Amino acid sequence: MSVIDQKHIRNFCIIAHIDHGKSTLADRIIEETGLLTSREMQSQVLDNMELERERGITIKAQTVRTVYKAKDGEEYIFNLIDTPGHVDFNYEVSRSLAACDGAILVVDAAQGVEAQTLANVYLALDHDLDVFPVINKVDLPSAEPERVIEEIEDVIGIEATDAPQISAKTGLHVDQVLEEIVHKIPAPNGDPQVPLQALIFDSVYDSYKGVIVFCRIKEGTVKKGTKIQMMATGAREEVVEVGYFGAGRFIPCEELSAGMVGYITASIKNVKDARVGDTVTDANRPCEKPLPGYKKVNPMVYCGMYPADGAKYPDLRDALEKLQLNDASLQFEPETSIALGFGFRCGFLGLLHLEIIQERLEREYNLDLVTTAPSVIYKVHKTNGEVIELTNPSNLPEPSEIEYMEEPMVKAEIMVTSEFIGAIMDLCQERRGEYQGMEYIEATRAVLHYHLPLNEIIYDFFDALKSRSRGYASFDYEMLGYQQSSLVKLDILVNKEEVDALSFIVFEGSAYDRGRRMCEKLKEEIPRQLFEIPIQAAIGGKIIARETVKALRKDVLAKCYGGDISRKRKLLEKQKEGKKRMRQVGNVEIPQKAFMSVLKLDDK
Ligand SMILES: Nc1nc2c(ncn2[C@@H]2O[C@H](COP(=O)(O)OP(=O)(O)OP(=O)(O)O)[C@@H](O)[C@H]2O)c(=O)[nH]1
Repeated sequence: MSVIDQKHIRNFCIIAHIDHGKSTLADRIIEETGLLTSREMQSQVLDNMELERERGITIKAQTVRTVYKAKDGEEYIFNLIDTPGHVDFNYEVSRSLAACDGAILVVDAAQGVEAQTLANVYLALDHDLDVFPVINKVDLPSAEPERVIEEIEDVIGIEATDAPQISAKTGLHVDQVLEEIVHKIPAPNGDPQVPLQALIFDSVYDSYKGVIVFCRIKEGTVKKGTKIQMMATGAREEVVEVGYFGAGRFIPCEELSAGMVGYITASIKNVKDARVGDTVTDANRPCEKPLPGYKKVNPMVYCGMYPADGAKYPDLRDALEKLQLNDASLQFEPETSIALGFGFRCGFLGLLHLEIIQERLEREYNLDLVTTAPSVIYKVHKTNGEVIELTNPSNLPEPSEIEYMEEPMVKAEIMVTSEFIGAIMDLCQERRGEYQGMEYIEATRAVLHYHLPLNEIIYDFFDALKSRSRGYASFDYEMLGYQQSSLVKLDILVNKEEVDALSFIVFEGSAYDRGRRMCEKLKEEIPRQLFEIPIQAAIGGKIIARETVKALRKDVLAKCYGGDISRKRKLLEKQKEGKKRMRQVGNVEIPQKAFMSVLKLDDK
């Protein structure tokens, strides 16, 4: 197969606010384009494809190559690179963008520009991408394409008058988008003859092929047998196969050269060796310096994960190890809790990442988990000069050993219609936000700028924002750094015993209020037993709040008057079901939900 010339390649991504139709448009583009160029159809590529089909590899790749026959009669290769759409994965988004030459901006004709529309466009412009807008969902009765076009021009400042007005759902005018990709996204450049320089924008682990590295070749050429080196991690391997991903399968090809996007396999054992953002070069003929911007991503949110059934501890470890093969940003280390036994302290990029991993562990690995409330990383400056990064509240040193503490802050942008500005400012105030300013982007919409502690955001901030704006506010944030703050550890005692897994760090000023609400919440969650159970909140041994779970008088079966046996059995079954998710602490049983109570203190 001969090398495809750069003039006929387009590397791009689709950016959008959540739900504006990114995935639907991607599916349409794939549907309306072909798999192979006419030249490839005649070559041996097809045989290779058959092979792949038999092996049945079903990895969802982050990039898809399709072939489009344009109105000018030429065939173009489209490499559509997927970008994760959530702030948790900000760094991955930025690496995916760095692999593209242009971006399609999808804006919902009924919703208009939203916080992540702006954030994504700025990120794309930072990477020097050519961005062209597409107005989607024009089939909706509430669509206002003209207003949205004006908004894009006023707010973002990019030309939108001629933007295709499409419905990704019905397929209306998607053909215009295909032509715009050819004309508005620049062809790649780079020299296939110089030393190899390729950017890794994704990597996945496959038990058959090992690690599959997705990359954009910036300079040079790579083929089977090339000895490659990852510049940041230092890993070296010989290339086993190169190719691209099309129509749901891997299609091997002879070589990948400057301007192309594709995959490399090289019997790499762990995705940690091929990290997103790293540069691949030729070990025998290395490039001078790596591509800019490699950054090791660090978890921002930690929580404890324990098997509901203590005997499943080894299963949980195996499952975490397997997930980590595909997800280098997941971290975990063993920890023990007096209340929960053996488990792991796990680190995540954010709450969404945590939820995804938790769900996968439960669904794919069939594990029942008890998860403790998430915590951010606090910096504890000790009196002896030592600084520790605290990921587990239970490990907080004695107050006498602490000089001061720092907590992570974020820079948030909240976009909201004017009628809700007051309500949202109140919310930010309650969450210790520092007001930075506001600007109107239209007569009725504004962007609020705040600095907020990360720890106030991980607790249901998003839900509170939506409910206080009736769904009209949208939100985006990035890390700002650390700031000194008065923080204390709030301990919870159940039946006079401290439950380490329920401790959390809280701002001193909110400690009393949080402690009281936590006790109230736990009172609802902990089932009555045959004796009275006091629930107390304490700071440094001093009790600040108390509630009591009253003793149970009758047992569950008492209601059944001895008669209906099937009803009796049902009740017992129900009790058993409930038991699985319980944790025995001293002589009190605490349900799994209680460990997450701290996250739900604000919903009233
Ligand atoms: N009426 C209408 N609905 C659409 C159109 N395009 C997408 N949708 C719907 O909008 C919803 C969101 O579409 P997605 O394609 O999943 O949006 P997305 O931007 O990929 O969302 P995330 O994956 O959450 O980032 C889905 O229910 C789609 O069916 C359209 O042109 N018209």
